[in-house]
Order: sequence, then structure tokens, then C-alpha cells
Amino acid sequence: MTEQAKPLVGVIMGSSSDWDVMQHAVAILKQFGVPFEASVISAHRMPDEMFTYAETARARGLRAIIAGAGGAAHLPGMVAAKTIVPVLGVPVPSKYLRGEDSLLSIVQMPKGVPVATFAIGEAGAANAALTAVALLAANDEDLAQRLVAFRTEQTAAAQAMTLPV
Ligand SMILES: Nc1c(C(=O)O)ncn1[C@@H]1O[C@H](COP(=O)(O)O)[C@@H](O)[C@H]1O
Repeated sequence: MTEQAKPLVGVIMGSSSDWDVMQHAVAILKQFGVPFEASVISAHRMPDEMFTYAETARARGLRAIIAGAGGAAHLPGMVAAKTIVPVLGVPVPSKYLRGEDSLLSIVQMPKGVPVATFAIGEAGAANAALTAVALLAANDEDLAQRLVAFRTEQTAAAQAMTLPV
């Protein structure tokens, strides 16, 4: 799936089975009107494509890469190894270990090759996208104002919360 404008954010995932989680990153990018591309890229199953994707990311204009994977989640780290574009890693819940394996695979990078690692699952995917928006907002005042408005709405919603007491 690819949007029309030149993508600024790449959303990649190890399998189409990760989409249930990673769609929450895409939803945020759409909400903020950030041009993105989304595709399945697997370090394990398609290593040559993964290297090409990472090596060409910066020249193609990507300013952040959101990479989600589950289990032995090498994708974010291997992409980070081949590009200086910031990589935001999303641990996808796994079948047997609930995504704790994914989290530890992504977060324990060696010093010098960072992957900014988010929470397991849907909230992590959404927050990775919000972080990509914040990175882009540093040079885009319109986007910054949309992010401020988003936070203001969130505050209002929290303030309006009631409890059944
Ligand atoms: N962790 C990786 C990588 C990788 O890191 O390159 N490639 C696929 N996968 C993960 O395998 C899980 C099961 O994939 P399938 O459902 O396709 O069997 C997915 O969560 C995917 O991210």
C-alpha cells in the first residue's frame, strides 16, 4: 500500500500477520496527513530486499522508518544497521511469548546502532507514529500545530472522564 505524495515515513513489518498491530501506526500517519509507504519487508525471509530498502531509504526521502516485527524480531535492528534514518521499533505480540521475545529482540541493540523501541502492540505502533510526527514537526509548523491540537483534545478527553462511584 502506498500513498500518492512522496513518502516521508516508511512503515515496514516482517509479515502481513503484523498488520493488525501496525495498522495503528498507519492510522496515526493518515490522521496527521503524513505521506507514508507501507510494506512487508522481512530480514529473515527477504534479506536482499531488506538491505536495498534500508540502503535507499534516505535518498528516497524517508525521514523515519517504523519497523514492526514479532518473535526473533531482527528487522528493526538490521534496517538500522544499514541506514542513518531513525528507526522506530515496534514489538509485535508473538504466539507463544506474548511479544516479550519481540521486545527484547528489538530493544537490546549494541551501543552505536540505536533502535528507538516502543511498547508491545497497538499502543507501541501508535506511539511510534506519533514520534515520527514529532520528528517531522521540528521542521513543519503546520504539523506541529496539529500535534498540539491532538494533545489538547487528549487532555480534554481525560478531564471529561468520570467514574461509576
Ligand atoms: N521477526 C520477523 C522477521 C524479521 O525480523 O525479519 N520477519 C518475519 N518476522 C516475524 O515472524 C512473525 C510470524 O510471521 P508469519 O505470521 O508470517 O509466520 C511475524 O510477527 C513477523 O514479524
